[in-house]
Amino acid sequence: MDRGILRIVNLGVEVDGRKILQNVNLYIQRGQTYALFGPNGSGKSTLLMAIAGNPKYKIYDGRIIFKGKDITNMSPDERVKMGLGISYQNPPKIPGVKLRDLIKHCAKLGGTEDKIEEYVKMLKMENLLDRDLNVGFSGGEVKRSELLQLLLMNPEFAMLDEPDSGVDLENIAVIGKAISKLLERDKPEEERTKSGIIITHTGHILKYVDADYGVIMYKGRIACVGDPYDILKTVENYGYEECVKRCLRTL
Ligand SMILES: Nc1ncnc2c1ncn2[C@@H]1O[C@H](COP(=O)(O)OP(=O)(O)OP(=O)(O)O)[C@@H](O)[C@H]1O
Repeated sequence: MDRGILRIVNLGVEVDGRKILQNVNLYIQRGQTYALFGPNGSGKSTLLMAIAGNPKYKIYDGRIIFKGKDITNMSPDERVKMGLGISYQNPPKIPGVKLRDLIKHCAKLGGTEDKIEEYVKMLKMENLLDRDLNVGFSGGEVKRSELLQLLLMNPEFAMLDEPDSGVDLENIAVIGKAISKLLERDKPEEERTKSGIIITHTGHILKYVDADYGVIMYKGRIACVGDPYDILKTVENYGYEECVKRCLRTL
């Protein structure tokens, strides 16, 4: 049985007339979690934005297939309804919108109204609920707020853009456990219904979320797919360029 949930075929993406991604191919099966690595500016966030359907990220080539359906030209709302969810690296500050009201809306979309209290407690968000969204939030608080919204939206395919950057060691454990829950990492692969992509520079989050595969984005292309922990070690020891060379040699 084909367990494919997301298939990206020859994808090319441009932003403000500049080609950022070329010929990106990726096939992710239901139940799998991918770690996405790559140097600054290599196109990682661009890929997630294109999958989410942000209109600023124009697809000039290729297709995105989600759950067997071509979503290349679908609106972001339609994609969310189909089960795609994203947590942003730098979400906007929205004065006048209370986190409490936003998460109620997320829970309604995800059918998780009965989980609000549990997740708020798990992510230690009690004191932030009556604050304006992201206004004056610390870096770590922004990450926990993004994750809370995503958990409540309960997407089948979750995309997390650097959930561990700027987060203290204690809170990385909190965030890691929440992501593991979101991606059902405690279940055997064949029983999982959730899948996702996590962008990480340091790999700290992978101590708590055992990703199945690692992918390197390099100069706007997917340059390597392999064991995420091996990739991290090679990058740490030899840098991205050498890691990509070694990976291409073994293909
Ligand atoms: N509006 C824009 N106009 C021109 N170039 C842009 C625009 N937005 C993004 N870019 C460029 O696209 C490239 C890819 O950016 P992207 O944010 O996808 O990289 P990234 O791999 O996520 O980087 P980081 O690790 O630093 O977050 C960068 O060189 C960036 O400067």
